[in-house]
Amino acid sequence: MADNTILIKNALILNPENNIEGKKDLLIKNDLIDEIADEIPEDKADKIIDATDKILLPGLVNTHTHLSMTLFRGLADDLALDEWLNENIWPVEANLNGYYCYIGALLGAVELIKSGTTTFSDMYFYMEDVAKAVDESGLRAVLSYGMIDFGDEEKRKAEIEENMNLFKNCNDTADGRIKVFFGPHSPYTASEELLKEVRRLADETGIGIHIHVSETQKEIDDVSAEKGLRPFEYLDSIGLLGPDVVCAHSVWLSDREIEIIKEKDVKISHNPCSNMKLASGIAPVSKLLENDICVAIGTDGASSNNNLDLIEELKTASLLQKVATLDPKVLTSDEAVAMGTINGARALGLDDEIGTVEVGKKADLILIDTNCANMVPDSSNLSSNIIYAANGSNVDTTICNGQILMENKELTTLDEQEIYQKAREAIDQLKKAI
Ligand SMILES: C[C@H]1O[C@@H](n2cnc3c(N)ncnc32)[C@H](O)[C@@H]1O
Ligand SMILES: [Zn+2]
Repeated sequence: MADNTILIKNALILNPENNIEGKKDLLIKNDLIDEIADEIPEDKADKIIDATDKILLPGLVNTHTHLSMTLFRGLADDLALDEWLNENIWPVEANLNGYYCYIGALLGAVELIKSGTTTFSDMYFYMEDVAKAVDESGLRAVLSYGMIDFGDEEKRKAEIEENMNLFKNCNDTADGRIKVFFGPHSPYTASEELLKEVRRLADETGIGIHIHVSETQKEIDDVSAEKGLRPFEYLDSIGLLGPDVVCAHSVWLSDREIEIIKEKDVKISHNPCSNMKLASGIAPVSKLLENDICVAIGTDGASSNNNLDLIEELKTASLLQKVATLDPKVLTSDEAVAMGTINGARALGLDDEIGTVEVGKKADLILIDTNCANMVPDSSNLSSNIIYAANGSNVDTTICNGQILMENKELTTLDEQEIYQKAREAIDQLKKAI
């Protein structure tokens, strides 16, 4: 097969680590970044992208999504988690099928590509249908099946089997862009037996674990009443925690729990918009960062956010920490860029492959247009312009695994109008079924 070669000319590079000063040319060969230099001859590539007036950065990494829930955008607003989930979301989810999850995932994929995310970590249902959407979109993903047993032994076996089948059928598919994790939903929906079995299987297979932990005060109260321990203490006591565990939310943490997270090198996926919208609380992110804990970013589903714009999420994360601590120096724009890129890659165990602009890494790259009203004048501090001034609509070009998924704001792999139409039809049908 002939090489796929793309040359990006004149790009200002924003890297979370090892910053590269000045305008550079970058050559992509097949799925990898092959060369970064002051000038690379045009005859080295089949395709040239002029990045004048554009900032190049690693594709963003969204570490906590429920992509198919993009169908439920605006379905149940202004509620706390308990009422939102029990009385609104779970009844609708009872009517889902593989097709709805596929269309919802495609709709989410359009939004991710358009706003600069190239990798996402998803926990949901009908995940083989989500994998199909990932394959077609060209995105990179970590997929987990949301296991819920509520202590029922039959259900537990079926849930574990479902996640194992996802692993067997989808891990390392889509040219290696899909990895599979275990997705025990939370300590209040997954039994101790299920969590212990997940730990055993994770050790056996080497795959990671994606779970919601310590999202609301109610969860702390319920878990404490049942187990006599706070959620992270409980999960530690049953041996679940380790460097391969990504915990979404992690809002309500005692000092002891922060110590446990640090000792066990657990990764945190911070979801500020969802936490604000459901009035769950404010995660102590600046304290976690002070403790050198790996904090990545996630949007949660579009039904509790209500969009998948990771640049907006990073700005929210930064501003929320400043106002929560009354210290404007916490969660700087540089730290936010790291949260959205390399920390996400580390959380998912993909930091050898993605998360920075570096020769030898996968060509997962985005270009952000600075020639627009909210980006002029160009700040001498690129991260400030990206985090505080930009939003997802400033993303001009998205490349994943060396494949262009969007160029000059035009999608190449997905037909967005057709997807919007099918998504509208799907949610209309679903609402009738409720
Ligand atoms: C995988 C399961 O997780 C649910 N889900 C979606 N968002 C949240 C959240 N913020 N907290 C807990 N569960 C959530 C989905 O609705 C699905 O039932
Ligand atoms: Zn969630």
